[in-house]
Formats: sequence, structure tokens, C-alpha cells
Amino acid sequence: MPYQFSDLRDSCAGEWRDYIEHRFVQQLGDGSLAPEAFQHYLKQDYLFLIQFARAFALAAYKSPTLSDLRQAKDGLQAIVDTELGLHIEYCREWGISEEELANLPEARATLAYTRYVLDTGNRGDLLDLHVALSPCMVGYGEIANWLNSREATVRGDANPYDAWIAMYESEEFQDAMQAEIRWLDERLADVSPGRFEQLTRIFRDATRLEIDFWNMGLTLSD
Ligand SMILES: Cc1ncc(CN)c(N)n1
Repeated sequence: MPYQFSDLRDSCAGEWRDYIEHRFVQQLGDGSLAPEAFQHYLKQDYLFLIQFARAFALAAYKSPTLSDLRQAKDGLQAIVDTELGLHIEYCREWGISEEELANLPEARATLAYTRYVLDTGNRGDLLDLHVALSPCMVGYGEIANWLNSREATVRGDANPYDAWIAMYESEEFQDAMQAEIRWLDERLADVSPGRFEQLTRIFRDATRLEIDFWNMGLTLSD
């Protein structure tokens, strides 16, 4: 049986659930999350996005084909030209200025996660890098879908975090998530059991680091 992305998720089912259904996510969904926790998360996510852009630059360097190179370039361009601008604007709505963002210290959870992804990509090949990025690229779309499936989730003006959910349920994000799953499914189909085991370790570590990122938001840790 060829491997698929869903096999990675299934092999780390406990960690994946802890990430998708994290207390931060639940509170975001029902609107009870402390605004300070969300602001701390948003600030660190700005720093995360900058490192995430570097990971796409690394993906370009690691690309063996023109099609992979174009995909990495489009990802880098989307973050630098669109996502970061939207994030700065969203932070402004939450009372965080661009100047404050530019001078933020990185929290340890941000450092650990982003440098882990970059190191994995540096040491390995393009597939290692994509697997390290996949909890980020797939997880948030799944989180939006999970929140929408829950009765406790509050949508609309009654939830101050509604715009966040809307961003990740958007057609654009959901399409990007499906494209990433298709890319991974194609590559994973050819790997040996030993190689799959290595990739599972990367996927598990990146998922655990996503959990730490939520914890960092909840506890305001630096
Ligand atoms: C930490 C984290 N993980 C995932 C995403 C969604 N790209 C994000 N913005 N930040």
C-alpha cells in the first residue's frame, strides 16, 4: 500500500488531536479566550511568519524541478506580499502597532518551532521540509473545520475571534491546504517503510511544537 499524508496524521493521532483540539483553539472558538493571550499569540505569529517565509526560500533552494521551484516561489511571494501585510493590519485592529511588531523578542516556543523547521529542511531534502511544514499548512485549515463542526463554537459578531476562524475556513486557505496534501500524497506514495518512519518523526516533532505554540499563547510565556 503506498503511503499518504493521512498515514502521517494517523501515526501521531494523539499529538495531532492535542494540537487541533487544543484549549487555546476551543477558547478561540467559543470566544472565551483572554484577549492578552490572543495578542501574545498574534505577535509571536508575526515572527513565525517571517521565519516561515525563509522556509519557503529554503524550499526554493532545495527544489529539484522547475515545478517545485515555482511552488516555493509562489509560497514565498504569498507570505511576503500578502499574508504579512494582512497580519500587520489584523494586529493593528488588536491594538498592536507595526513598530511594536518590528521590535519584538522571539519567545522560546517560536524560536524552537521555526528553527526546527529550517534545520530539518537544511539537513534533509524537499520532502523532509514539506513534512516539517505540513502541521502548519494543513493543521489550521483542519482547526477551522473542526471548530465549525462544534456546537460550542460561536460565529459572527458575538465572537471577537470570528475573523480568525474565517481566514482559515476561506476557500483560499482550504485550497492551499488541499494542494499541500496532494503534493505530499504524490511524494509519499514512493517512500519505503524506513523512510516513512523518519518522516513520521519529523511530523510528530513539528506537531508537538505547534502544541507548544498554543501553550505559549495561553501562558503568555516568552
Ligand atoms: C504557528 C502557526 N502555525 C500555522 C499557521 C498557519 N499557517 C500559523 N499562522 N502559525
